[in-house]
Amino acid sequence: MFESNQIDILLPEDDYDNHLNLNNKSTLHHYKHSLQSSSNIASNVLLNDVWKSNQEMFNEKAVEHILDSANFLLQNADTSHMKTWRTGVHKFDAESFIQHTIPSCDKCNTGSHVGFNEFQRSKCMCNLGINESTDKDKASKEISETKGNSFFVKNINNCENSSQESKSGDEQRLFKPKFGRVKNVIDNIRLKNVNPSPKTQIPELVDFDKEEEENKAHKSNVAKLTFKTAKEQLLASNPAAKRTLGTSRKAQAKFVSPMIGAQDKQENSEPEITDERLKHIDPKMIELIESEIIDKGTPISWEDIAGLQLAKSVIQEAVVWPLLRPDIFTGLRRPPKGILLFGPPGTGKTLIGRCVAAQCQATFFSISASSLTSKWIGDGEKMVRALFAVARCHQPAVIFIDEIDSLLTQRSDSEHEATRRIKTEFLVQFDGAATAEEDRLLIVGATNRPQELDEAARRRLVKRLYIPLPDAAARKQIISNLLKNENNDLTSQHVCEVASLTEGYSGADMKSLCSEAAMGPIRSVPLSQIVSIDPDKVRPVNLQDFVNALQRVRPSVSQDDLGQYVKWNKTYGQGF
Ligand SMILES: Nc1ncnc2c1ncn2[C@@H]1O[C@H](COP(=O)(O)OP(=O)(O)OP(=O)(O)O)[C@@H](O)[C@H]1O
Repeated sequence: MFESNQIDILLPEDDYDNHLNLNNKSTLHHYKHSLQSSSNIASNVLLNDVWKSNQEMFNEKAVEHILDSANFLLQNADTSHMKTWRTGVHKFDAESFIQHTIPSCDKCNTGSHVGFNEFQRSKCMCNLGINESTDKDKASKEISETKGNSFFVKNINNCENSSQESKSGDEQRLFKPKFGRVKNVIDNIRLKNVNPSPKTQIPELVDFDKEEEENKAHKSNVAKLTFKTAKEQLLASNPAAKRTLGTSRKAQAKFVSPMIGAQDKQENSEPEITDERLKHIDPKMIELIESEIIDKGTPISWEDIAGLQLAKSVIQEAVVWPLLRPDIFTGLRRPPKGILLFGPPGTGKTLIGRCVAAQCQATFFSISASSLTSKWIGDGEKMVRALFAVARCHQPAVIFIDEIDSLLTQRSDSEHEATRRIKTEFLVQFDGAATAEEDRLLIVGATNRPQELDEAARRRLVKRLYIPLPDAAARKQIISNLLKNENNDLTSQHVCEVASLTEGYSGADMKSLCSEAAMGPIRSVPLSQIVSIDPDKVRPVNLQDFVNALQRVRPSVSQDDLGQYVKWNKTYGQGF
């Protein structure tokens, strides 16, 4: 409820009526103009609010006047504890306000009908009911003739004069209702006929244009304070993001997600680098190496590798023992930094690499050289550096580089600059690896095209071991190993038979043959039962399945290729 006694606070006691009327006149005058302005939404809203809440009590003209009074109060009231002007007006208690203003009218205060009731009944033309739509001079004259109201005419004229003084030319001032605090000093409009009590401060009339400008400025300040851009909001909620957002991020710098809390997550998930040797290595590369390049597969034993007895014994002697007992294998017995496994594809070179790592209880790093030049193009050089750095931290370590020929190929004019740089970096790292006595690092290179390796690679990969196609005994072992976990009715005779039929097959070919043969029992199941058949009802793999499979799986290595390996082995290999 708007405090009806507020007027007592605002106005000096002696000039209570005069002052109120003067203000009413002034606000009414401006308010009428303001209503003509379609843009003055505030005025219309104000009107509607008060009209709706008071329409049952008053006729339209009375409400108009109430509005003026309301506006006056709103501008001069202390609004510090009011929520909004709209709710303030809506709650405005017009009746009690009128009760305060009526005592000044002789007409409304005479006889038995006193105050508000009389005002309603007679539609009195006192200060509450003045008809402003009539000509102002006429109205003033009429009112001046009304007994007991001469003070009001005088005040109207004063107000008009004052208003005009404040206007520039004929420009009409539009009143725009709004909240405002009590104006202590407004110079534009002055009350000339009011003698303020020394005790009380007289609120002066408001310069509406000036107030509006102030209001606009205030609103824009409020908007500036409350509105935040997405960036500002992010920085407010995640101050840590400020380090990278909006600043120039260097190419080397880490990406920082703008998502709230993402950075903390990112920082937490980043591996903590404790080893000095990794300080200059990109943490992301370290993470990549540890997740993708370190082979964490099941350990391989020598028995898992069929055949290849000579190669296995050389590796055992030259590499495994020295890695297990570096204290014995010193000086001349010091192991080579690198070995090369060459031979046709699918003969178990990778198996040997994994087996060496397992036997030495070493960390097995497995990377394809072609991925260095293609997958990490542009980063290959850094990857090589990071790989060796991480391997040094995980000693004993075996770095297995498949397709090493694509990295250490013979130099040519058509060689790509990036590839050349990776190669150089690799050789630098290779030479730097295992230089210290205590270093236990082994590089195992594998290739199907040893003839393409350049001299620098050959010289560094001291032990060059030919990994040939499996012989009959090795093929038999591969078949037996692979059928171990399959339901089959093959006798050892059958296995020997299959082994003899697979001359020229690589270890990988043998695996494909066994997989194909294992499909035989499934293919014999009627299609209608394939979905529902009990696994125990599927018949075992038999010799005929292998005979059928031999029709489909052919050896992948040609005799010509084999001849090249043999030749290169005689020239550069161990010679066995
Ligand atoms: N000597 C072997 N003993 C047992 N299994 C073998 C042997 N050689 C090959 N295999 C089988 O063939 C698969 C492929 O072998 P591996 O990857 O080691 O060959 P690779 O020589 O490294 O081939 P590539 O040169 O194509 O990389 C192995 O997983 C294994 O099942």
